[in-house]
Amino acid sequence: MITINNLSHEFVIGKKGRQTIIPVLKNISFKVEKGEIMTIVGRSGSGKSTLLNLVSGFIRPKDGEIWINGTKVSELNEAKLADFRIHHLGFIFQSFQLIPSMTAFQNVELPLILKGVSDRERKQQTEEMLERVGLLEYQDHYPSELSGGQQQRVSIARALIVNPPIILADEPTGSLDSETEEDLLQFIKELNRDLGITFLIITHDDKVAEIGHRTIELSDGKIVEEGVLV
Ligand SMILES: Nc1ncnc2c1ncn2[C@@H]1O[C@H](COP(=O)(O)OP(=O)(O)OP(=O)(O)O)[C@@H](O)[C@H]1O
Repeated sequence: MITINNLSHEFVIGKKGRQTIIPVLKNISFKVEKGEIMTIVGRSGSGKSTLLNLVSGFIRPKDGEIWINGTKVSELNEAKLADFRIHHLGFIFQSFQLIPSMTAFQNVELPLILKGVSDRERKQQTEEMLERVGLLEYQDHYPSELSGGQQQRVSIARALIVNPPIILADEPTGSLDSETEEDLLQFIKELNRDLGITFLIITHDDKVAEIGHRTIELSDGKIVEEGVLV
């Protein structure tokens, strides 16, 4: 479902003539199978976020290939990437990334507007999704009127609304207390089991890493360990 071949990336910082090259990912290859939860761990600065940004297409790799569902995303132009994301990928971020001036309903509905879904269909699908994440009665609340766990559920509902086969998550429980974290991890497992959604999750939290069917450890931009956890 996701295939990474010989992926390398570096950042160039500083002004012309005094540039420094920072190699961040060094010849990484791995696969994520359909229906799998893959977790990627590693210390701060090991390249986890860079890897997720590359898979998302937010940045382009210096070298190597990224294939998702048979499409070579590392070669798509911006317009095709945007279209690809809306049909194939859902995103969950540590900081939720909800739009503060929109209600829970409007935040979840937004991807359907981008997809061109009709008014009536949008209302029905958005309500169904809010129900699924247990937040229908909070649909008119703004993000600031919701707890951290509820905000993360809104962001998951927004990710799920377009039925993505894959969800990419960046420290999904990083802003949650341990009880809420446990609830969210159970919910991710349910989504994986019941809907077959494939997850690629980066984290430095062992509890999150443990929900992975497999886990990869990055160190200094390289894979140092790849193992089956469950
Ligand atoms: N836009 C950028 N420009 C220059 N250097 C960058 C950029 N983004 C990341 N880096 C560098 O790349 C390295 C890897 O960063 P990355 O954010 O991928 O690590 P990480 O494992 O996700 O860390 P954390 O767990 O702290 O988020 C770091 O040395 C960082 O300073």
